[in-house]
Amino acid sequence: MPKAQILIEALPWLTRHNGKVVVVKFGGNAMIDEDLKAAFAQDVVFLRHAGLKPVVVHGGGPQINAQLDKQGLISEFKAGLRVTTPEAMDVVRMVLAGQVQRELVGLLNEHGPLAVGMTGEDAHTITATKHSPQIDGELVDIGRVGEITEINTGAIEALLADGRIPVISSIARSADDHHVYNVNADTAAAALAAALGAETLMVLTDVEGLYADWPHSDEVISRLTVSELEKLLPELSSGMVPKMEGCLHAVRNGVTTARVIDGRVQHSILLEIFTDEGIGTMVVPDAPQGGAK
Ligand SMILES: Nc1ncnc2c1ncn2[C@@H]1O[C@H](COP(=O)(O)OP(=O)(O)O)[C@@H](O)[C@H]1O
Ligand SMILES: CC(=O)N[C@@H](CCC(=O)OP(=O)(O)O)C(=O)O
Repeated sequence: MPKAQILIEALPWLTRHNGKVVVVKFGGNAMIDEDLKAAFAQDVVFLRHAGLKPVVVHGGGPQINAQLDKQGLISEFKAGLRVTTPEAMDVVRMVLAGQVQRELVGLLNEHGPLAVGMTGEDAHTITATKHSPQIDGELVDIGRVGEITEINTGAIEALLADGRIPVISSIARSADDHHVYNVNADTAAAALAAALGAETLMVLTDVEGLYADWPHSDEVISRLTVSELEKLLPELSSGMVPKMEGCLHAVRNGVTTARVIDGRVQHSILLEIFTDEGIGTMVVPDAPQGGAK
């Protein structure tokens, strides 16, 4: 009976999410443990077989750092973004598209012919121009870091229609020259979720969710509206900035809920989608939308 109860608890969520696009961002920090990676692949395949349309967008910050170190190149972040020289861009592209994405595709495809890897360069999926962030009021040159100007969802939609699971690396084609741009993976996932009209954006990371008073307390904010989030944004730091900006962008542009969840908890995706006990932080639109979990 307990097993049947667990299955039946999922029924309303199965009904609600049937046929919906879910963009799952898998962060480099949650990707270090082999068991977690395998559980992540199981969850995504489970979503697919349960009638959802998962799209995976992956990061790989720690993996890029390791490769830059090996090649004796310096890793530096400004405004939360990697300063990307042309040499570093080659490494970013090689690690994301050639290593991390291949590994995820391999893990997913242990369950069947499902995953297809691509980068934002493919079929003009993500187009960007040079991004120069403002630091202390000054525009700063951080090299080949892109600001997304256009998303073309055609290739992803074709894969979804064919029953596949797209696995996308956060690299963009350039709108203004013949090179490519490095895009933060949270930002890319949010932009794709909005453009795809996804129901859910789920950002897996290495903390329980958004802490109300980080680093002083580990109290997690479980639910907040876009207006509440907007007020909070200037107080946020480091890795949480692109994540929460991404959640804001996604929900402002039609995604029903954006969630930041703990990628260190095995099967956190399933718990979040199919059980009554949502975990982590959920961002919802201002006007209550009946039924968002
Ligand atoms: N308010 C906050 N709540 C939670 N984490 C925060 C907060 N502010 C900053 N952080 C930091 O953000 C990190 C997550 O971002 P990041 O390291 O970029 O992860 P990922 O590799 O998953 O993208 C956390 O490990 C934590 O150190
Ligand atoms: C511009 C920029 O900073 N790009 C990121 C892309 C990878 C990423 O975002 O990885 P995580 O999700 O693991 O942090 C980088 O070079 O590290």
